[in-house]
Amino acid sequence: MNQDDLKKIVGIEAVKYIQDGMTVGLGTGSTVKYLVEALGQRIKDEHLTIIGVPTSNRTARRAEQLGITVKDIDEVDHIDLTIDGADQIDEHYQGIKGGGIAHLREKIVAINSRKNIWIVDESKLTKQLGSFPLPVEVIPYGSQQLFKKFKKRGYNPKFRMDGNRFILTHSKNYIIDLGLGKMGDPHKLAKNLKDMTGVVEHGLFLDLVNTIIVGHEDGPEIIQAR
Ligand SMILES: O=C[C@H](O)[C@H](O)[C@H](O)COP(=O)(O)O
Repeated sequence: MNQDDLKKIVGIEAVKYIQDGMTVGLGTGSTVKYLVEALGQRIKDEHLTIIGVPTSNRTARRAEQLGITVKDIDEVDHIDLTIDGADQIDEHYQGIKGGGIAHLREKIVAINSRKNIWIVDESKLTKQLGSFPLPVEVIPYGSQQLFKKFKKRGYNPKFRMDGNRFILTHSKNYIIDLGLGKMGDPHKLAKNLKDMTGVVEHGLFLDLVNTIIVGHEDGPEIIQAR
């Protein structure tokens, strides 16, 4: 089994948590892709009434192609459940997201959801966060100054580039990835980053996830985080 098979296993498992009539936050990425496909299939087979709230244009497009009704977050009254991927999850079930530059919308959808489920293959689990670069979305104006401040603090920053062009997020901001190695206390780092003017949102998702579905060779593992 390869990594993609494990992603498929958890995508298919997670769709079982969706019930008729729900408004569901749909995350972004190569794992969520399988969830969206499985949801499209269930809606077709079981004639379910589901509203999807996508966290990226990519997910919105795919969901619409599969016949899922899609609404913007500000068009719905509430979100029952959000299912999303993650880049890294530590032993306290804190996570890094934003590898696919969608973490700002993902976080807004997550904090407005009654429940959050993460779906990951087993390679995403780690003792301590930090070996995966931490994405930070920043306002373009003054971003070189912010970059220098990150450097001074030893965060080992790197702009996310496509050749010599800055990659732009949905909100037309830049991403600076922090190569932290070992992160220490993620709550402290999250606060430090939030306090810096020009930072829009970082990819630390703390105390947010309720259930984690982990893909292993022998099937999905369900972890109740909180
Ligand atoms: O910005 C992207 C998101 O945070 C994704 O959920 C995360 O990068 C995991 O994506 P994947 O399932 O492709 O590893």
